[in-house]
Amino acid sequence: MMKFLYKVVRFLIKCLFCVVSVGPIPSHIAFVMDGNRRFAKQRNMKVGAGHEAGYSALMSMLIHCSELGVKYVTAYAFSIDNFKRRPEEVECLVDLMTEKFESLCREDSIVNRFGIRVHFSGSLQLLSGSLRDAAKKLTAATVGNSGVLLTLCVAYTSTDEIVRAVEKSCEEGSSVISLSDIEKRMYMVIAPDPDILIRSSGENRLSNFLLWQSAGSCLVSTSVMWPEISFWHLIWAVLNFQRYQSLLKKKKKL
Ligand SMILES: CC(C)=CCC/C(C)=C/CC/C(C)=C/COP(=O)(O)OP(=O)(O)O
Repeated sequence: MMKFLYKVVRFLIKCLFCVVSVGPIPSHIAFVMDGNRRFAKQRNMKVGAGHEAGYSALMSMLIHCSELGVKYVTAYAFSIDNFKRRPEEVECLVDLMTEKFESLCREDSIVNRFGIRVHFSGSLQLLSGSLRDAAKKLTAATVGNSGVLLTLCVAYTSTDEIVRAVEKSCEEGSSVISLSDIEKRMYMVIAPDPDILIRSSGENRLSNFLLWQSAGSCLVSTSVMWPEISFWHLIWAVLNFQRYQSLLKKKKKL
């Protein structure tokens, strides 16, 4: 019975996506996954359970994005500032990421079933050897997939990304540095700039995420905590993007 209901819901979601697809579909959606700890606190759960629920929400969003025809998904999984959290929480997040990256390498994992390629952005040298190895293994295990490109920002901040790109430009001998010199040395060179940036938990800040790349992005803030995000929020964000696109078109005609 549950399986049947699940299939009906998935069918209805796909029908909704078909309706939304009458308008332009964003090529790249970026997520700031905020509110895992508050989600856990509201339910008297451990912080780790909140992050685990956050991971499940990310996987659901990935499937929805893939079915909607989005080509690039980027998620802020761990910022450089997150190293300042309590050591127990940092350890819990590092262990969760290591375990999930390893399990995603399996042939029957969500990323392999949906043909998702995984890429990492950030100063990975700041990570422990085992997490770095798991990230490398996952990149290698999905390199042949041709569906959505999922970029996981780990040990990432935007200002760090910009400083490193400028440093590299100088080291590589550019005396006058142009925009393209910097852009081609950014971690995010792998994807076009995001069309939509979604942040959960009602916050409107960018928190040092894709500052360079989000100059023209449509910003969408949802009030739910990240683990509660659903396809409705995705549809709402895409409708906002479509309205923004049609306003841009009208402006160009004036
Ligand atoms: C394998 C993989 C990609 C795992 C990802 C797990 C995940 C969703 C990580 C996000 C971690 C994080 C710092 C969330 C922000 O919410 P918060 O902790 O700041 O919560 P708060 O805003 O309620 O304090």
